[in-house]
Amino acid sequence: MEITCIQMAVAFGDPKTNFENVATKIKTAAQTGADVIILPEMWNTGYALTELATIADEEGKETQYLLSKLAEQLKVNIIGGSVAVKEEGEFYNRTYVYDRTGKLLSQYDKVHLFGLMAEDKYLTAGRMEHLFELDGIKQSSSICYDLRFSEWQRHHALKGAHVLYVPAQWPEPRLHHWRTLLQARAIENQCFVVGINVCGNNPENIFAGHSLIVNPWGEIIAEADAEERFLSANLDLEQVAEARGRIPVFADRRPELYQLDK
Ligand SMILES: O=C(O)CCC(=O)C(=O)O
Repeated sequence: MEITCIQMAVAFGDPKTNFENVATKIKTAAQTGADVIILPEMWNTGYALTELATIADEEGKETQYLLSKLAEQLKVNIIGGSVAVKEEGEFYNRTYVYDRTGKLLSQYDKVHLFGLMAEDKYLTAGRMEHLFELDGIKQSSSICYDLRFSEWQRHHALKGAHVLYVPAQWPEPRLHHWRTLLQARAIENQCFVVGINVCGNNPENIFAGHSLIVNPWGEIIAEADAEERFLSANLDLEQVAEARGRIPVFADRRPELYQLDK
C-alpha cells in the first residue's frame, strides 16, 4: 500500500487559502501513485480558535464536498487530516475518510482535547472510536494529542487496525516527544504508525514538521524535515504478522490485570 502524507503550512484563520492549497496539493500528491493520501490536523483554520464562530466549516460541508470530489476524480483514498467543524452550536476537531469512489467511510472527533492549546475551552470532545477499511485493510486514525494515550492506540490495534495514522499540529519544542511516541506506538502495537504534521508557524507556535512513517518493528522508513513536503512510503503489510510472530506481545497480554486502574 503506497501512502503519501501532505506536510504543509496552514494559513492561520484563513480557510479560503487553505482550501485552495489543499486542493492543489492533493492533485499533485495523487501523481505519486498513492493509494492513500493523508492531510494534517486542523488544516482549514489552524488554531484560530477564537474565530471559529465565523471560520469553522458549517457541518463540514465544504470539506466533505472537496474531499469527496477529489477522491472520486483521482480514484484515491483520502484521510482528511482534520478540520474545525461547527455543528449544532458546538465545534469539533474532525476527520473525514473517503474511499476511491468518493464515498464517506467514517468520521472521527478528537477524543483527548489539548488544554495547552486551549482546545478544551473551545471544542467539544468526541466519544467514538475510529476504524475503517481502505482497499480491504483495516486502519485507524486519531488526532495529535490522542497519540499520548497508549490505551487509545492499543484499543484500535486490538480491534484489528494494521495502520494507525496521527494527523497533527505538533509544536517544535516537543519534537522529541513526537518522534519517540510515534516509534513507541509502532513498537508496542506491532503495526505501522504514520504521523502527519504541519510545518511553519502561527502567532504562538512553531510547528515541527518531521512527518514520520514507522514500520511494525519501530524503524523509521520515511521522515520529512521542517519544510512543506510530500512524504511517501510503501507499506508492506505482511510486516505486521512478521513482527507479531517474532515477539508474541498480543498473545502474551494479561488483560485481566489491566482493569485495576479504573
Ligand atoms: O501533545 C503535544 O505535545 C501536542 C499536542 C497538540 O499540539 C495537539 O493536540 O494539538
